[in-house]
Amino acid sequence: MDPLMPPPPIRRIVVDAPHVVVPAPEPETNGAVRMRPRVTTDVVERMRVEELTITYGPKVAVNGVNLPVHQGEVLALIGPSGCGKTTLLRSLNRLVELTPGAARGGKIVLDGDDVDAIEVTSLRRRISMVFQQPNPFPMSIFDNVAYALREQGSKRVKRAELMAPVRNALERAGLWDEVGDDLDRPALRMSGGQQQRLCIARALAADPEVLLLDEPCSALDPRSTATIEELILQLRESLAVVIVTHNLQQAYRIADRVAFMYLGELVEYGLAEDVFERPQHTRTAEYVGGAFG
Ligand SMILES: Nc1ncnc2c1ncn2[C@@H]1O[C@H](COP(=O)(O)OP(=O)(O)OP(=O)(O)O)[C@@H](O)[C@H]1O
Repeated sequence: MDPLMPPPPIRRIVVDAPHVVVPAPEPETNGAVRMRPRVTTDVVERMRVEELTITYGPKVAVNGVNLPVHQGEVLALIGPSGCGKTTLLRSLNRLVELTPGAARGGKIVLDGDDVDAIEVTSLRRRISMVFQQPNPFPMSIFDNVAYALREQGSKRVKRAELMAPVRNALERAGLWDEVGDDLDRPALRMSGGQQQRLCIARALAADPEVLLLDEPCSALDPRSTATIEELILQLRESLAVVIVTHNLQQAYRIADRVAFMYLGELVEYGLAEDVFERPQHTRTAEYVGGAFG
């Protein structure tokens, strides 16, 4: 049996009105096992969005969202297609501004500072992003990771001097043991899972405070997905991680907190166990129960 997908237990869930107990729809998530549940005691807020609204012309993609992002935790943004997850994620490091017609209202705060007051290149170093499709540069493994360091002002630095930080990033991404003796190999010759971990290493080379992951496993096989999920859990110790995922089992396995969005609005936010097992809103219960996708 696939250890990632044991059969779902039978359960019942309670929705909005406490006296109403409805049978759960076929659960999407209950088969998954929480990989490393965390009991969060001291919470340090790394980021916060306040009354965040993002529009594309007349289209309101994100509508008045308030949400904290905590250090040392994985926050999963979940919700049906088109509910605004990616838009919200891309707003955190101001990438969304690159989309023609996009406009933002509300405030985004990183370590107490309004992100609008932070120089954008430096902001994107502090808040790195990894995308759905692995997108290594067509250069060697070494140069992919060194790229971020060279961009940071080490352009003329010799390879030997970059070796330590490159190695550190590859180790943090769980790749060093696999590629450490072959750093000149073209990155595009790596497997898909390795390429995605290389992209994570590249993101980590800039030593970010927040790591944004937009469906990072959707192009990967189950084994590579499991490797990256374990990696995310290790990384959260030193970072804040925000992940967009369609895969509810994945969110259940790795998220500390979950934000469920629907039609641009934040419907429910809380500890992953609560959102999945004791949702407060009918819409959340339906979604995590697999009634719609
Ligand atoms: N560049 C754009 N121009 C116009 N509308 C857009 C643009 N990008 C996204 N949208 C719209 O904004 C809304 C939110 O999109 P977004 O991609 O953030 O949702 P999502 O929840 O990430 O969806 P998915 O899970 O399918 O990736 C959708 O209605 C989408 O069609």
